[in-house]
Amino acid sequence: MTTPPKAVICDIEGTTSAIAFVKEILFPFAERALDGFLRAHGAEPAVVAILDQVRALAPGQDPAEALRGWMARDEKVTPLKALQGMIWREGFESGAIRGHLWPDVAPCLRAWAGAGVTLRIYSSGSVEAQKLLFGYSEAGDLTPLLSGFDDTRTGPKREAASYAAIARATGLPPREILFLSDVAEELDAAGAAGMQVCQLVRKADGTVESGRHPACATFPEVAARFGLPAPDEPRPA
Ligand SMILES: CSCCC(=O)C(=O)COP(=O)(O)O
Ligand SMILES: [Mg+2]
Repeated sequence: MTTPPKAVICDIEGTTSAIAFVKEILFPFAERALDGFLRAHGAEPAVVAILDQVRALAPGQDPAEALRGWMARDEKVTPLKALQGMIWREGFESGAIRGHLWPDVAPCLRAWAGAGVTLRIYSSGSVEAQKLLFGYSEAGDLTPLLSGFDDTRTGPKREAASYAAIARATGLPPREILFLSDVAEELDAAGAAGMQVCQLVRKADGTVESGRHPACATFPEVAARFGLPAPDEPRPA
């Protein structure tokens, strides 16, 4: 018999947020702004360090071309993700982009955090980008609800060791942590580390249910299935 989780770790793309938002808004924004960003900021130490990482991973290639290739193939390469986060900052801070969240997400995050459940994010998007998405989300600034953020610098999302590291950071045994993702291989890895897992199968994203894990279509379904608090019902006027 499993106990209700004391912590919930959320993936972003396909779980809290639409795949179309990432692919049709965020990625094209970064691609359009890449050359201008490198011209304006290419000599800054943080950007120089990222470009050095790009050169190390794509020796002999022009770094901008390597970045474009990774973007085109949606490769979750750490220096690309770090640079995208820096580029998106301007879009979020200017109001050109707002972080998409499925409407069922924010009410549950509020209810869970309000009941003392620890909430964290684990995404291939950089920690900087995660904070922007939740800080400038369609549901307002949700960062005060979140206790921690992890990206591929913690480790690859399909390796159990990454989830073991996140459990250590959370200070809870893995069995008291629930990981939510749309990607079955990520859930396999979290399950191998001892976490409870649930696949988000969002119809609008076209996610295919793996059959290997419990599956839910929305966060309130997750709450009902795993014994987490349900969001407040809207009060009649
Ligand atoms: C603001 S997070 C941007 C999303 C992103 O870049 C990405 O690669 C999403 O991957 P996920 O691990 O959340 O599925
Ligand atoms: Mg995902």
